[in-house]
Amino acid sequence: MADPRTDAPATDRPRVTLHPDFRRGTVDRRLFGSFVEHLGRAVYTGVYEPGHPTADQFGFRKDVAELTHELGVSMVRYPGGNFVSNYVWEDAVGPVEQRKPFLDLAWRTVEPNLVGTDEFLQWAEREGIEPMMAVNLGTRGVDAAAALVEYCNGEAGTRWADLRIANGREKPYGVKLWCLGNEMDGPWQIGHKDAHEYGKLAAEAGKAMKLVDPSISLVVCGSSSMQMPTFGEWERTVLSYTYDLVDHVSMHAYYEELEGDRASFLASGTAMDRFIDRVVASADAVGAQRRSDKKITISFDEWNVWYLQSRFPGEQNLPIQRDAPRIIEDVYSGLDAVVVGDLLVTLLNHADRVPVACLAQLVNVIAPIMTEPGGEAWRQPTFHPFATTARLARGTALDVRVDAPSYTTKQHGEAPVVSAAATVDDDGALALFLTNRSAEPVEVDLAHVGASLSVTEGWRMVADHEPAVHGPEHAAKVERECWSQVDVASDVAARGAGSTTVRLAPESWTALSGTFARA
Ligand SMILES: O=[N+]([O-])c1ccc(O[C@@H]2O[C@@H](CO)[C@H](O)[C@H]2O)cc1
Repeated sequence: MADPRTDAPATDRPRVTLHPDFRRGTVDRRLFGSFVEHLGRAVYTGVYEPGHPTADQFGFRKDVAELTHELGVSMVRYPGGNFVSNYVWEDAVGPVEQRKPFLDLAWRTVEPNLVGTDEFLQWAEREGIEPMMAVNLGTRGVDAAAALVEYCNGEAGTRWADLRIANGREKPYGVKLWCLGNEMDGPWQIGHKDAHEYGKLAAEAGKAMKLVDPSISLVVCGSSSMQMPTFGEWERTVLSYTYDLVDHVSMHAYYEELEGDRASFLASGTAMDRFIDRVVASADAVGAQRRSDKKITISFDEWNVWYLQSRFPGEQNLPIQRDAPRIIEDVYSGLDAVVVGDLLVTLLNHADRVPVACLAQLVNVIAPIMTEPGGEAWRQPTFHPFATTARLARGTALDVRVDAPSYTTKQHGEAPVVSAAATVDDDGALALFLTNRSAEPVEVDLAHVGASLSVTEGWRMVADHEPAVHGPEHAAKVERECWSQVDVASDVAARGAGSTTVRLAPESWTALSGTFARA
């Protein structure tokens, strides 16, 4: 392999060391969450489309539900996103014919309120997906948040629980995970607040919500991105108000290729890694000052590739629209899919502090699943690394050591050429995920002293150089050209006890499965 910095042949190959006793933490299934927001066509003509040939009796598309299962999604966050910060949930429960449309200011779209809390929670329940709900702390506050928890989780005999029962749902939904608003640090957010205003409100709303149902877990808003001017200080201040109350602090991050800078884009996983380390440090600093033994963990409840800076005009420039407009329907390439795979590598490597994550979003809006109204549903290239990681990553994430040359990127500083994550379950089933960020093929030495390793199956995504084009035909073409099964016999070779080599294609993401056991 050539050294990407000097073009000189490298003397040392990247080495990935695995040991069955070096463990990071349990892989929480909620790491494979996603997100459905009332935005564009995520709900209407996305998950929900009465009259569609595959619609169930409730109007939800079965083709989308089936792809959601194939994707391996464990949990779905709802109803926003920016949308939640001006949402009046009470307007979207009860008889549908009595519900009034409202003008959602977040996306400047007329929301028909045909799908609301009950429709979403019952869809999630039918599909066996855990719901994650967000409350509006933008235009509303303690009262509406506590009422919504009571509506969802309360037993018969009080106002809001009885309203749910009157609306046809006897049994409480038992929603366990709740977001205290969304991106409240962002000036674009309806009802945006400074860290003190938000911290106090989140603490009071969270307190009331837990008084309604002490069994719930709470997510307090962290920064909308690491680039926010208030990053760090926001986390410190907000957690100083909420440390003892909340379980998780949220993180959001979107990555994109800017000005053809592939090298930086391919290093997005490194940027995510540093972002997580910094939020963990910020949270632990608050805990240390309080002499607290409690550890706040992270809900990475929005992450993906999103061409936010280069393709999104900004919500303020959107015209007011109705009837599920096409907003932020990013089309993805093989390159984008490699980056999504690599972001999952980063998440797995933080399994000890990141139990919850949501790929933003699920359908049509920056999504792995696309649909046509009345037509088909298909997989974007980013579908494959997510589905494969959700399927193979089981049990415990190992503390994988990567020794690899690094390269310098314009956006993210130094990044190792290779990234790796591994999981092993109680039966010794191994999953290994490797990204080659360089434009050259790379041979990786897998060192597994004291343990035997065998690889039985593998999948690979390679980056392409073509612009992505909307539609199922192009997605199928990318799938044919970029996504393939690894030829294990030729690309993986045992080199005696404790050593195996794996050949990685240029700019690629690879998932291998097999077994790993003490020798
Ligand atoms: O960095 N920004 O400029 C920026 C702007 C909007 C933004 O919105 C987030 O992403 C939207 C789409 O998932 C969600 O509704 C919201 O929570 C997230 C980041």
